[in-house]
Amino acid sequence: MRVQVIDHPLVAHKVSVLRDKNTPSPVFRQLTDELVTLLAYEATREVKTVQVQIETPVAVTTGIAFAKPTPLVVPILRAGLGMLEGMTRLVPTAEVGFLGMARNEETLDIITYAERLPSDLTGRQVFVLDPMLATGGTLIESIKFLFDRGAEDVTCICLIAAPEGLARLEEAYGDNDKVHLVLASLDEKLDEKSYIVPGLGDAGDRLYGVAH
Ligand SMILES: O=P(O)(O)OC[C@H]1O[C@H](OP(=O)(O)OP(=O)(O)O)[C@H](O)[C@@H]1O
Ligand SMILES: O=c1cc[nH]c(=O)[nH]1
Ligand SMILES: [Mg+2]
Repeated sequence: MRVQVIDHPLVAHKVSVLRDKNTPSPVFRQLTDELVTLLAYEATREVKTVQVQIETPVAVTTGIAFAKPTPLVVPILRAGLGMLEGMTRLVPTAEVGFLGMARNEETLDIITYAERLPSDLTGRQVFVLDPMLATGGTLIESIKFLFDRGAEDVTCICLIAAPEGLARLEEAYGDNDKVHLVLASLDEKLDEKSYIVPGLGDAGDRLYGVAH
């Protein structure tokens, strides 16, 4: 597994504003969208392409197009939805599949309450979007789901991760070079409720309002 923490002042600045508890939902949504576009720049570096011939007003030259089958983008509902538009803006030919997962805040078990994905992902490059990697339970479950369907490789774009979750992911996929993780920040730790410290609170609630 490859892990990249994007060290860039534009990323760090946007994450700082996201963390601020006084940042209202509309600004939080806008920053989430902008951050995805910055992280996607690295996350898509190995997206498969083919050469195509194009004609400029001056000459014939060679360009590239995304290869087929097209990449699949999978936002993990709810919070991952806030990252979807930023990603599809950059990869407009991508298809989108949905996984709805929620962490039971008492037991930390993962409940999969929605799934709308192609049944066969053979040969597909998949980009998973979820702002938070806390205990790692959600991401491990999602990656397993996608490989079980035949995905060729899985790149996860997360905004903030905890070292505990990253360690669990390493345990599960450490020697799998088909898993790639791109982060804006690797934080200090989890608190007693398994929230990321300093983190930004509940990403889904901050994007869309308190669920319960
Ligand atoms: O690494 P984990 O410990 O599994 O936690 C991370 C998950 O928690 C959040 O979702 P949540 O369950 O709050 O659902 P929501 O997006 O609907 O708020 C977050 O968006 C991740 O999916
Ligand atoms: O800090 C956390 C942990 C899990 N889910 C979130 O949204 N935030
Ligand atoms: Mg939540």
